Amino acid sequence: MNQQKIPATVITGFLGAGKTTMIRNLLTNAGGKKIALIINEFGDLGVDGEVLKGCGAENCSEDDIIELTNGCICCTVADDFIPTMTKLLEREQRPDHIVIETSGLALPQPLVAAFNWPDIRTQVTVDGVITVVDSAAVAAGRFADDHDAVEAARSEDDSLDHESPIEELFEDQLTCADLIVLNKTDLIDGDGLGRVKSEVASRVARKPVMIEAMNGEVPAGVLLGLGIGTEDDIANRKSHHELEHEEGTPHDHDEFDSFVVELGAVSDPTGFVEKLKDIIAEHDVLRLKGFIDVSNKPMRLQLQAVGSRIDQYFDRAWAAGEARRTRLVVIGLHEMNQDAVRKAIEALIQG
Ligand SMILES: Nc1nc2c(ncn2[C@@H]2O[C@H](COP(=O)(O)OP(=O)(O)OP(=O)(O)O)[C@@H](O)[C@H]2O)c(=O)[nH]1
Repeated sequence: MNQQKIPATVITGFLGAGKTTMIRNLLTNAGGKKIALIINEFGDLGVDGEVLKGCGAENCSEDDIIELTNGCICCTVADDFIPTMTKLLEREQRPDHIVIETSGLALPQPLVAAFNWPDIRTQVTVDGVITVVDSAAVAAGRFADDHDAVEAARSEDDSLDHESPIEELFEDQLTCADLIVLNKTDLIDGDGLGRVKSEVASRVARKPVMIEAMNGEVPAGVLLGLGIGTEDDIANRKSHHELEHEEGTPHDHDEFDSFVVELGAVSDPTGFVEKLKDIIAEHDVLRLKGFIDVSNKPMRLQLQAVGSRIDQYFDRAWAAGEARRTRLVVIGLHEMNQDAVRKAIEALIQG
């Protein structure tokens, strides 16, 4: 094949770090590059796809946005990701660049490794892995469990699970990075940023470049064109799981669950959101996102919660003939009581 390999940028980062926001920004300042976007969502409500399709960037039409919603990319590489890539590469008009947004709960390593598949390797190369970090969450200590305390507790109680899947996932995503974007710096001060930098640096043995950002505003020239060829270096970026199970035992995805709640119209969105905060806190919901049908409003309200922080804005008018409804995807640890969360949310619009 004498065509040049198409560069593919993998964008990873924990739930709600700001990946979609950064990509939306990228699409609007990519300077005429034709970009194809592959989005791997956790849960079956294509919120990120909807948000990105709504941005109307000329260099990335709706056809160029492909959603993989069949679960974790690392388990569906062969059935889902590879055929999707193959189809994309067979298109008459091939993209100049491919951007892949991984689910906030995915390990990037198996995805990068998939670029070594024979048919893919000859046509595409990983330009770089970009890991987006929620600096505010890290500054608040959400990924900074006290190892000594955990170890002490563990030595006293053999039944205690010492592994924190969230913390490991965070480290695995950092370990794979060529570039780390410390996002949401508007929410922390200089001291906080200093702590975040040392916290992140302490969790990755390699020394990827770190940059700071607000609202994912990073010039396209910084994000695209790293030219790393990360697939050739994947052996140096093993995840915790790969290190523990060099034989490649499939890992357990039961650690996280997601489900969708569908509701009718909401008449008091402010009150609804306030009460949602309580539900999120009470049930340790990690991420909640979706759209709300607000009674008597022509616009659709987009809702984004990361921990207890909730953002909301009217993103577009409901289309003619579109069924108006409230749909929310809820993501939490497997232990989360789905039934209770569902009932509590449903109760918000009854009575
Ligand atoms: N204050 C602040 N909020 C931000 C920033 N970047 C993103 N957000 C908000 O954080 C929320 C989550 O952002 P997303 O871009 O959806 O995050 P994501 O990483 O794509 O989330 P998942 O797809 O669930 O993993 C949204 O409400 C964003 O508006 C930032 O720099 N500062």
